[in-house]
Amino acid sequence: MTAKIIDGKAIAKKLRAEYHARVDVLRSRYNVTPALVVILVGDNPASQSYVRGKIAGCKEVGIRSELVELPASTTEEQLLEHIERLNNDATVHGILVQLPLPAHIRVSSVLEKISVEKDVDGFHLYNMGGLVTGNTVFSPCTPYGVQKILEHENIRVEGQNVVVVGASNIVGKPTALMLMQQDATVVICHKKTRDLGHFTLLADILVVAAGVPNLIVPQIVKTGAVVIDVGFNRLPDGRIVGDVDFEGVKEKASYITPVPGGVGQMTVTMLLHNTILSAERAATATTSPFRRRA
Ligand SMILES: Nc1nc2c(c(=O)[nH]1)N[C@@H](CN(C=O)c1ccc(C(=O)N[C@@H](CCC(=O)O)C(=O)O)cc1)CN2
Repeated sequence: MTAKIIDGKAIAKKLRAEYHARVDVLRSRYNVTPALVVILVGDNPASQSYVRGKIAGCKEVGIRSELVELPASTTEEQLLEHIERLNNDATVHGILVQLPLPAHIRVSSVLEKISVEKDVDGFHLYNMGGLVTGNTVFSPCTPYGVQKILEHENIRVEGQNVVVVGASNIVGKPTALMLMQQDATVVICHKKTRDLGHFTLLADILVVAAGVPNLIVPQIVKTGAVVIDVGFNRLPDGRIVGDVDFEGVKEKASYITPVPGGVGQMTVTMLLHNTILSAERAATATTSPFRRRA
């Protein structure tokens, strides 16, 4: 069996065209232009590159974007003041603080400061908690991208055995909860899991977000499984690879996502989606989605 290679770039392109049309409607019907502010603290080259991708994505679909670049010496208090200002700015629909942050800044206090209605990354505790009950204001972008890929390929989730390898707060745990909401039977494996293959061989859908190149080899993949590689590793020679032995596993899986060109393309696309959704809510709602749900 040779897997169908899922083209994340093509799915992202199709979705972005749909999002552009939604931006046009917002502008013509409500005179509203969705706006995203991205805050980058420090000069991590990978973060700079991701932020550039986000700003370019905004431009592509007609979202107004602003980049706030702060030095690595910025204090937590100063960063919280920036967020407070943006929370109170009605022309801003989405606020994103690029991670990781310098070690002297507490990530949790920063993420909790962002207004839930503008938390387009979906990382606020309220949104994280909402994953358990199935009523988030915004879904986190990478897990949402995984869901969209499965939906686009008409891959059934309900009743399927899903194994998620990796238990991070921004990918593994939310992906598991979101697929559980779709009635999958979900197992989460992590770095302390003994005999990984025992679990992965059960997976109809295998989602891997561990940050370990070549962790998933064909011997531990069920024939015909759908393999979604969320891993993103930069090798010493500069190459980018996922967590899956792509060449080996593609001969055993029914579907597989490449790295790059798979899920990574969807992360920014879902951010664009969430920003537009936030602007649509602001333009049409009389009460905030947060208050309505609380
Ligand atoms: N505030 C946030 N910080 C971080 C997030 C996040 O979702 N919100 N996620 C990661 C990094 N990230 C976005 O910020 C990200 C990673 C990878 C890609 C991507 O498009 N990958 C491409 C390849 C890009 C390349 O060649 O360099 C792909 O896989 O095709 C987008 C976004 C940590 N921080």
